[in-house]
Amino acid sequence: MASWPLFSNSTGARFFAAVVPFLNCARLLTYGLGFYSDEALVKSVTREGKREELLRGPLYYVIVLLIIVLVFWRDSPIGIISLSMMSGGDGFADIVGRRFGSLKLPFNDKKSWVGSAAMFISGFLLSALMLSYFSWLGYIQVSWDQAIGKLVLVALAATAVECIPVTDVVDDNISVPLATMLVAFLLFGNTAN
Ligand SMILES: C/C(=C\COP(=O)(O)O)CCC[C@H](C)CCC[C@H](C)CCCC(C)C
Ligand SMILES: Nc1ccn([C@@H]2O[C@H](COP(=O)(O)OP(=O)(O)O)[C@@H](O)[C@H]2O)c(=O)n1
Repeated sequence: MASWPLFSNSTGARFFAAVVPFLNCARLLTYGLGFYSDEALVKSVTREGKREELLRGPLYYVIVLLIIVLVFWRDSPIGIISLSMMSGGDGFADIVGRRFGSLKLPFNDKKSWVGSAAMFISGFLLSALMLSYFSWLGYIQVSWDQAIGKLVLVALAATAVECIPVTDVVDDNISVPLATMLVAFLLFGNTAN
């Protein structure tokens, strides 16, 4: 996301930026379906070392990234916030929760209070940072007197979705960005005011 300003202002720039996520989709499908093998890839992005895992979390992650680049790109807060919540929020929830998450949530013994707090704080901070970044470069306009409160609500919604026990039904690499897109659209529309 931070590299998006490096692309030109042409209408096709987003498609050029989508090349890397697209190629990674193809890579994950190729190796996940077993057409070829890449033990290093499997070891680096899976938990149990099974190639089939490539077709779940990692593939959903890269598909969501591809969609965000193509649909929202750098001139909409919705994609910026959604990607921040998925990469920063959900990512830190995992890292912090695994290490410090001894006190589990009463309704989901696979998630913890600390992990959810990490999700909220890191998702909010990264979203604010990236909105500042793209605002500073002139891609979006942000009215911070309203945006902060809206970002708190978006982060709360993303955190709530991440901690509910639906991972067995829908991966949080899908549910978190989708929920974020909906709430960010309702609160920000396609501008960041
Ligand atoms: C490990 C990943 C997701 C797992 O999520 P979860 O199940 O733990 O919630 C991410 C998989 C990443 C993928 C293999 C490679 C993605 C590369 C990306 C499209 C572009 C990276 C550009 C680079 C930083 C220059
Ligand atoms: N809200 C959260 C999220 C994750 N975690 C911890 O992080 C681990 C991975 O969480 P996850 O299954 O949501 O992982 P991702 O697929 O989101 O990366 C969980 O098994 C918990 O140990 C947590 O404690 N609290």
